[in-house]
Amino acid sequence: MAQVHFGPRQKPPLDGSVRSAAYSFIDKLREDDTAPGLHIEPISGAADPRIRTGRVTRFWRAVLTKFSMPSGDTHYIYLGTYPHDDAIELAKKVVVRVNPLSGITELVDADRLSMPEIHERTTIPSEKPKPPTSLPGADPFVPTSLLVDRFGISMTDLLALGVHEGLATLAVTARTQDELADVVVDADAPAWQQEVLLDLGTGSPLDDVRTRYQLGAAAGDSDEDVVAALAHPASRLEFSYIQDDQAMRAAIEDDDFGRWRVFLHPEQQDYAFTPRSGAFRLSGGAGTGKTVVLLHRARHLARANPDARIVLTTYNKTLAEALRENLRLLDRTIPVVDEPGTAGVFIGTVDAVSWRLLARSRVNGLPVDAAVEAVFGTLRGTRSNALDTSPDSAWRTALSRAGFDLPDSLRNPGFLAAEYVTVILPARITALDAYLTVARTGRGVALDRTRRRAVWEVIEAYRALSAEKGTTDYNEKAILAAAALDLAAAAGVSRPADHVLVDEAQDLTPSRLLLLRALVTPGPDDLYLAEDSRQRIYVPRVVLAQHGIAVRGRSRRLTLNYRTTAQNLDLATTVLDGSDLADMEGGAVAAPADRSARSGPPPQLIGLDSLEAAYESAAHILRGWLERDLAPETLCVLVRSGEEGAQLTDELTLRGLPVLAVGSKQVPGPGRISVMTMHRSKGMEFRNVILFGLTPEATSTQLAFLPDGDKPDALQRERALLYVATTRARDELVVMWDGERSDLLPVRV
Ligand SMILES: Nc1ncnc2c1ncn2[C@@H]1O[C@H](COP(=O)(O)OP(=O)(O)OP(=O)(O)O)[C@@H](O)[C@H]1O
Repeated sequence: MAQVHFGPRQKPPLDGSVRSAAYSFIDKLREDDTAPGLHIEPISGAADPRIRTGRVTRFWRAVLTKFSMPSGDTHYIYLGTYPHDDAIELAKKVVVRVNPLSGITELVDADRLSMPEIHERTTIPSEKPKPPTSLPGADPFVPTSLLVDRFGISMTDLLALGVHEGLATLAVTARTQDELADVVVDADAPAWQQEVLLDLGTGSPLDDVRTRYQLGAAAGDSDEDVVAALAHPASRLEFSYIQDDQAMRAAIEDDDFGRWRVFLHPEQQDYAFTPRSGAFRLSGGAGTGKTVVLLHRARHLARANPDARIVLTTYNKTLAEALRENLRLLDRTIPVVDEPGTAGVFIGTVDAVSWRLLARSRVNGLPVDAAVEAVFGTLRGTRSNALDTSPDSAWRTALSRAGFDLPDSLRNPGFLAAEYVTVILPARITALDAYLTVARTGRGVALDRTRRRAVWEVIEAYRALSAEKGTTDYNEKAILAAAALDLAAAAGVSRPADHVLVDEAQDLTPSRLLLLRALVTPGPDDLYLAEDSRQRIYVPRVVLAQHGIAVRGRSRRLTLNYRTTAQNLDLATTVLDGSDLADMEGGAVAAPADRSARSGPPPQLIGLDSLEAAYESAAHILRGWLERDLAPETLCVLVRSGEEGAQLTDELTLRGLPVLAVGSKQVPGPGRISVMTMHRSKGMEFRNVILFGLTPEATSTQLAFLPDGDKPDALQRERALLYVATTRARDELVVMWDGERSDLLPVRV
């Protein structure tokens, strides 16, 4: 039986019918590579003596390289399926080799290899880039090289890393990150070289890059050496060993959207597979593959121990459903279970976890009555597990009964709910005395004793109201479940999970974080949190250590953006300029040095005179995209509020467009353009996106009723929301407003 690896993706991708033929060819190759029907043949005059072609159909040929191992095993690298003549032409000129300087397997064009490698060369090319010719009459302009002049990285350094001479020569002429991105995106170079250059271009020191990509001299170039080097983390950016049928099908059939299933960046591999000694925080900007890492890690842990009880969770149902769907796509053999505490992967929102634990408290041995006492200080009547949920209006009702001494600005359900969720519940405060002295870390509005007394009256009214009705809100459920788990653990009952993996952790309230902490005994691979503090749009700032989650020394950051083009990423990061950003450890979020490996058109910013004109313009743009044969479900329009979304859906429908209003119960669907709020779009992605209605009022109405002290954080969350929205587009982004444009939009674009 032959072992088949997959090489760099073929361009353009194969059509559907040829894909099935290619799939069955590879299947047969794996079974028996000597089968005569496969016609595995060398090509005379080929640059690489290992090259072979094989017969896929009468018209199509596969291009492969063959390696014979001393053990007698045979390995092939599949390089794609092409029409007969193209296959022969390609087979003659490509070479698969281990780069002698980096130790990474790469596919290269033999013509480009004709240049000598650095260790063979006697002269080193010029250190300085050639200045571009200046236009007559232009300002005298001294060009600088981003890599050489700004970061002190010379051509010699690049060559010593193993970067090909042609690419290195162009790279040192780039003066800005954009120019470098263009050079890299246009270059037909091995992926590891492109990513190393992008990394250097954002200021990563040479040594860091060498370590990150594990660059080092190759052992040799024998068959065995090349096959061994395929396992190098950076080779796995483009080469993949196909272990099972499903992965093989994915490698052949998926378009770019599916690459994450097979090809992980070396850093992603590290974060997905390396064991961790305790709670771990993976941060990274939008589109850097945090969810992808989480899915691979869930699969890895489930495969490593089929008895492991794994919880894969996030904050809303739409995202939890996407996790479920994507884990199924990644590996349908992973058992997905209905209850946390069962061997396999439980996928659901954090609220679903607390609800299920409380609903099955007897079976799970959870002392809910004792937990109720610990959290509320008193038993809450007969329905102490309180599965029914308090209505959203409960704060308003509580305010109608108490807190009359509070100033109007604080007689505000939003302010009181935030005080309850961020201060009172996590500290398990049950009486006024404790509330009068508690540290209200991170709260924007200061409260003296008189005001605290008045706030406490409202809290008591809120609690009395829900005790009357036998209800709890979801933060209460989370803290009750956490308290019950802690009490049970103290009595010797084991906690219900072995590994907890969390996506979008920046949007979880303290009660929910405390529940996650309580699900699993502290220890190796216990909690794994993926988060991006720049995308915190729901909750006030939270510091993990304050809730028992110690990640010090176990935090890492992803910086390569796979989703957003460099042009759109530039707009998105500019939206956050000047923000006061803190991460979940309480430190400043590292300056956004994210880079994108993709390039596209600049975002369009369109101001219209009236709302009517804006509807017309949005309809016109969408029609244009449909005429270019873009599938409706890959397009999306984002708005700030649900009402705007409903109105826009009607207006676009009237104009004959197939739109779908996406909400909590409606997911995006085939054949329809999604219209949804920016909040709902979190974690999703589309090919092209319109941001509609970016006016100053879109922000100011959200802040109008907040107390002054809470406004800065709320404004920060508005910026974060815009960052989320601008990073949903893979290719094209249009930003529209009618009348005045939002002052959150950068002046310079
Ligand atoms: N190694 C990879 N190869 C190819 N595509 C990748 C890779 N990693 C991630 N992607 C793609 O990048 C996009 C973003 O990935 P993902 O959703 O995991 O990012 P994220 O960091 O969770 O983003 P967000 O914070 O916006 O939710 C997806 O389309 C995913 O398929």
